[in-house]
Amino acid sequence: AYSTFAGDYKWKKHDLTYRIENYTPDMSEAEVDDSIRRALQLWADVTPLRFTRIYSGTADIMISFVVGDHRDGYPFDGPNGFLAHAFPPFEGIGGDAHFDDDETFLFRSPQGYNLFLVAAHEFGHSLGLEHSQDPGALMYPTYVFRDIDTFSLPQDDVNGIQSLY
Ligand SMILES: CNC(=O)[C@@H](NC(=O)[C@H](CC(C)C)CN(O)C=O)C(C)(C)C
Ligand SMILES: [Zn+2]
Ligand SMILES: [Zn+2]
Repeated sequence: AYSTFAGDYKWKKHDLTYRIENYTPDMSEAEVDDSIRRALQLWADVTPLRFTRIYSGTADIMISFVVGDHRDGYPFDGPNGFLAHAFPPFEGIGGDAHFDDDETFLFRSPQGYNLFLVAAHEFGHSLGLEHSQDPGALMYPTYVFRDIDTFSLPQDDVNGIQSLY
């Protein structure tokens, strides 16, 4: 039930870079770093894709926490509502993921929104996946809290990403 972006957006290389441009005050920097790393690793585990973190310059996947209108045509909406968004693989802003910092992102608590789960969904978009109709899929359009200790990439998402890479 997965779907990919029309025009089959996908990265033409398997070694991708990412950069965490800023942090949310909700969590420690180490918890943000770990959440992002594990969210990317979910996808790397089932594809030939590899992710390398860089600390300056322009990465394929630029990650930032922003609020309201942040000048990309897709302003955020305050607490709740849209939690984040990401652009499919194309030059420039393609691949980039923006997190709405009017949300409370947390590391492990079922309160707030789990950054690892939100980021894993966003990176699906960054790699070329659109939304899935499968309610159990990570790429389902609505946030669902799942036990992150037992969470593994749902089969629909594996099928989707492996249809691209
Ligand atoms: C709690 N709020 C929601 O569930 C909202 N959904 C989201 O914020 C999506 C991200 C989640 C799935 C991490 C937006 N998206 O698709 C980004 O790529 C609404 C369903 C309210 C739009
Ligand atoms: Zn944005
Ligand atoms: Zn989405």
